[in-house]
Amino acid sequence: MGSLASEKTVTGWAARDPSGHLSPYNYTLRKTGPEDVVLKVLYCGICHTDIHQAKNHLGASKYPMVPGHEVVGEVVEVGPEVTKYRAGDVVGVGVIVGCCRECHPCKANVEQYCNKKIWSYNDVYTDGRPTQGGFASSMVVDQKFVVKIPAGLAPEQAAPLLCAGLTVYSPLKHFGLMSPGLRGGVLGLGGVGHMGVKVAKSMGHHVTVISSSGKKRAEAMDDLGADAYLVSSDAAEMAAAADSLDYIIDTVPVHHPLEPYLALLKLDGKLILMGVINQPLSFISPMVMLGRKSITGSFIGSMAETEEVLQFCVDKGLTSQIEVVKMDYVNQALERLERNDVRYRFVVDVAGSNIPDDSPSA
Ligand SMILES: NC(=O)C1=CN([C@@H]2O[C@H](COP(=O)(O)OP(=O)(O)OC[C@H]3O[C@@H](n4cnc5c(N)ncnc54)[C@H](OP(=O)(O)O)[C@@H]3O)[C@@H](O)[C@H]2O)C=CC1
Ligand SMILES: O=C/C=C/c1ccc(O)c(O)c1
Ligand SMILES: [Zn+2]
Ligand SMILES: [Zn+2]
Repeated sequence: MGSLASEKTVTGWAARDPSGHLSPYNYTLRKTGPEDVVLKVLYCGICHTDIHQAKNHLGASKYPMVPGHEVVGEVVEVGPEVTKYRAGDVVGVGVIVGCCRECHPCKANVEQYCNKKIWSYNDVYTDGRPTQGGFASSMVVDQKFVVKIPAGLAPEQAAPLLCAGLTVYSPLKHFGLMSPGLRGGVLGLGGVGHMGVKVAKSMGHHVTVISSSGKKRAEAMDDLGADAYLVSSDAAEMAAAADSLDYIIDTVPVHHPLEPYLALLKLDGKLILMGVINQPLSFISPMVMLGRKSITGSFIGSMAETEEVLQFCVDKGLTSQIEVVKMDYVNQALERLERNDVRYRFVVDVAGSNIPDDSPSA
């Protein structure tokens, strides 16, 4: 297929200021470059990062901003040098849409750690335009940052895997934590956390959920298959579980103490930070020395791992637990997500929301 003759106008739902309220916003997509894929957005998951960005929690937000980085779409056009995709394919796009291709992380195929990576929104593309995310009728994305959604995975199901699923899969793989029999903890049972339970259970781990309340106990154990459940404020329960876990995936999106969770780790245990927290976290050094424990972090995963986690979920028959909503519900969904009132990921049915678009065949 050839390139688009002209820029096309699309509609996204954008935040205009740190209130984070989204409303319709028109902008143009770049002309299709040789390696670009034009996609009609079908579904887009809502990640807590979308709140951090829309509300300027990190202090670097630029407006208007169309969030959304768990994007599943249908290919409607490809540039002349695109070899991997053709019109009609169902594909996914995640948190990054560009990298330098020359640095050590890029050459090692962990392009998410490139210092020149380009975020799928709230960033500037190589042509100088702002990047805009998946709460929009269409996107244009370089084929390197597009993955095929495998057969057997419904598009709305695939959406949360592109960030939440990937974010838990990547560190478990990288840190050698895929062996059956490991004892894992998931701190914060939200979008990322519920995928943590499901992915870790599929690897054969014994999984303990550590939550801020008892409200999710029954569903964690009965629906998600967790083996144990701790309420973080229950000192007796927490003390009884001391020195029991090989790792904890910490997804809490706000400032919190680390020591209660370091105490749960065994010798050589790892506390893997996922939450985006713009304030210093603290602990006293014996909490890590006496037990050779590690505090580390992890950022999404590579494009190769994105393909892997999608196939892993197909192979294991693993699904995400989602609430599908229309675009005009997005502000209520963001409010509910912020007040911890979703089980466990909102996915916006973008294509079913009648958003205007003049892209080809969109
Ligand atoms: N490192 C990375 O690559 C990635 C990082 N993130 C970040 O991870 C964090 C979690 O994302 P996500 O799973 O989408 O978020 P969710 O809001 O879906 O889940 C967060 C969970 O943390 C717990 N929690 C504890 N305190 C609070 C609080 N004050 N407000 C809200 N939740 C609280 C809740 O679980 P409970 O009820 O069990 O206490 C809640 O469900 C965010 O900071 C996000 O930006 C997301 C994706 C990738
Ligand atoms: O949801 C995915 C993005 C995570 C993220 C991690 C770290 C950071 O500084 C961000 O701005 C986003
Ligand atoms: Zn995310
Ligand atoms: Zn690079």
